[in-house]
Formats: sequence, C-alpha cells, structure tokens
Amino acid sequence: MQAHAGDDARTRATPRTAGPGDADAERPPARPDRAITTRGLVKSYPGPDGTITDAVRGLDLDVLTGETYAFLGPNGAGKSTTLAMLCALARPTAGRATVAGADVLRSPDQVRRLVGMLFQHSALDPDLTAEQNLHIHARLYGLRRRHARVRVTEMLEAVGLADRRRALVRTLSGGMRRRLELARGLLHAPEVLFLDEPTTGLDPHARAQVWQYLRALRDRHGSTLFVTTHYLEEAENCDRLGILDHGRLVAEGTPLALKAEIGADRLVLRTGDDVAARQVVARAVPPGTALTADPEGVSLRVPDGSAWIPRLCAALADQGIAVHAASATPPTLDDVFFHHTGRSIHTPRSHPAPDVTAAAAAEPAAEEAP
Ligand SMILES: Nc1ncnc2c1ncn2[C@@H]1O[C@H](COP(=O)(O)OP(=O)(O)OP(=O)(O)O)[C@@H](O)[C@H]1O
Repeated sequence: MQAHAGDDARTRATPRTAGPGDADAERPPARPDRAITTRGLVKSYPGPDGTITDAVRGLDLDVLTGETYAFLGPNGAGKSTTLAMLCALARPTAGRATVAGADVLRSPDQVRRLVGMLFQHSALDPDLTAEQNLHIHARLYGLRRRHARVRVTEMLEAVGLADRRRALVRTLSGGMRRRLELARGLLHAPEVLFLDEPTTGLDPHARAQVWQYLRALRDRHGSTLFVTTHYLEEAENCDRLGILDHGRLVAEGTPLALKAEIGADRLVLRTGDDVAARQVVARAVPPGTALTADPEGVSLRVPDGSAWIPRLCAALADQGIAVHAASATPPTLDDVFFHHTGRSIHTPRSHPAPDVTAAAAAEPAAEEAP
C-alpha cells in the first residue's frame, strides 16, 4: 500500500498512544483484513398505527479490505438503510456491525471518522465554489488549514475539476457535481467509502466518467468501496455483489460466478406461429425445460443455447413454421436477480413466470381447443 497524503489525515483524526520516536507512530495503523462485518443486522422502523417496517432483516456480511462491493436491489430493498447503519447514522434495531475495525454501536464517532459517504442527494452547497465546498469539508474533518488546501487541490485534480475550482457548484453539470462529491467523500482518505447510488440520474457518458475516476481513486488509495445500485452495469464493475431483496441477502458472489450459477442461455425464437412453435420446441428440448410465453416469441433456457438454434429451426421448418429471428444470450445479472427473486430488477413482473415446462407444452392442450 502506497503512502499518501490522506494517511496523515487519518492519523490525525484517530490519535494513537505511541510516543515520540516510536517507529510505529510514523506508520498508519494496520488495516483489518475485513473492512465490513455484520452479523444478524436488523433495522425496523415503527410506523403509524403500531405497524413496523422491517427494512433490514438479519444481514450477515463480510466485505474485504480493498474490495469494491455492490449491493444490488430494487427500490425499498433496504440498501440505504444498511448504509446508514454502517456509517453510524442510524442505530441498528438488533445485531452488530464493525466497519474498518470500529464497532458501529460502541464507537460510532470513530466509524464516522473512518468512512466517507456519497449520498443519493447532493450534500454540496450550490452557492459556494467547488473549492470552498471541499475546504469546509476538510476543516470539518479536522485537517489543518495548510494541509486542507493541499488536499483540496489534490482531490480537485484527481477528479478532473482543477480548472473549475472557482466555479459555483450551481453552474456545474450533474456529472461534475457527482465527481466533486466523490472528491469530498475521499478528502479525509477514508478507509471505507460508501456510495449510495452514485450515478443515478446521470447520462451513460457521465456515469462511465464517474466510474473511471472512482476506479482510479480506489487504485491509488486502496480504499474499500461499498456501492448501492440498481444499475446492472454498475454492479458488473464490482469485485463482488450481494443481491438484497426485502431486507435480506438472497445471493452473493462475483458477477461472473453468479451468472455462471444460472448456467443456461436464454434462447428466443420469433416465428410465424408462436403457439404452434411452442409445441414443436417443447418436444425437441430436454423434458423439464421451462418455456415462457414471451411477447418477443418463444423463449426458453438451455445450456449452450446457440447450438440449439439450428436444431430447433430445422424442427420448426419440418412442421412448416417460419422462423423470423432467433437469438441466444448468456445469463445477465438481471437473469441472476430474476432467478433469486422471481422478478426483474427493472420492470417488476415484466418477466412472465414460466408458464409451462417442455413436457406440459408438448401435451395436446385440450383446454385451448375451442
Ligand atoms: N426513516 C424511515 N422511516 C420509516 N420507514 C423507512 C425509513 N427509511 C426507510 N424506510 C422503509 O424501509 C424500507 C427500505 O428502505 P431503503 O430506503 O433502505 O431501501 P432502498 O433499497 O435504499 O431503496 P431506494 O433504492 O429507493 O433508495 C422501505 O420500505 C422504506 O419505506
């Protein structure tokens, strides 16, 4: 791990007991190998009329130091609530959590010093300049005036905003503001940076730029990044991801491993007669293969989907059914999400549930007869 200016900031924010001349006093404290650990973490909100919302229901999580970890989940899954507990901004109802070695319940102040946060809603003052916003934040985190100035300059350069340092925040584009927030979150060189939907509302170009800076900053500082998102491509950028649904972790792994678990490709055939085609396809594929009545055509999941295309086209041609289009796509993270939750992350209920299996579809459909 390279030394960097932020190490000084962290050392100052967290006084140690070593005396002058102690060699260890020159080095930042060793980082724990786990940046975040939670066990049975719960958050329930009391509502009107004695109702309770269980936003987070018993979360066990281990995030390694230096890892980029994403929490993927739809609106209301409990992502922001988890973040608030991990940043010691909300008190857990039950369970425990440590962040950068500090306990969120016993040492919330220490946790807050060790983490950086990028909230969903801007925490910048639009009537101050980019530089002023960062300077105030640096001073709030206890950086001495001179050091704060150096650090602000460094971070403005790091996010490509050095030439806009004197611009009022209100005059910056959405993407620039997000990058400024990133600089703000990293000013005090936090051990763990929490980013709550960091690119929501940005166009694809600005989104890609934020990630480009984020990766560069992570590589330079070795910070752990914990990102919440409902953008699949954002989750693809991460080392590991956890799928959160109704306050529970329903799956966890690298994007590659999670997709590999699904195994089968999605095959879609658009034909001249999808109803008849479904019967033909069902007879051709292994028994138990799920076929869906997809508006796009006949769709099914089979391993090695592209190898099935010529076989199924031949079977359909034999029955005089024209095939207008055929495609096989490997599993996506949306498929992973669908597999674990029974719905798509973007458009709830847009994936119809499998309506028949191969064996059932191959049966003559007596109830369909007039
Ligand atoms: N302060 C609060 N008081 C009562 N209920 C809350 C509060 N904060 C969150 N909730 C509820 O807890 C659940 C989880 O909300 P949370 O904001 O953590 O989800 P999320 O996954 O971050 O969603 P989003 O992507 O929309 O931000 C929701 O049902 C929400 O309505």
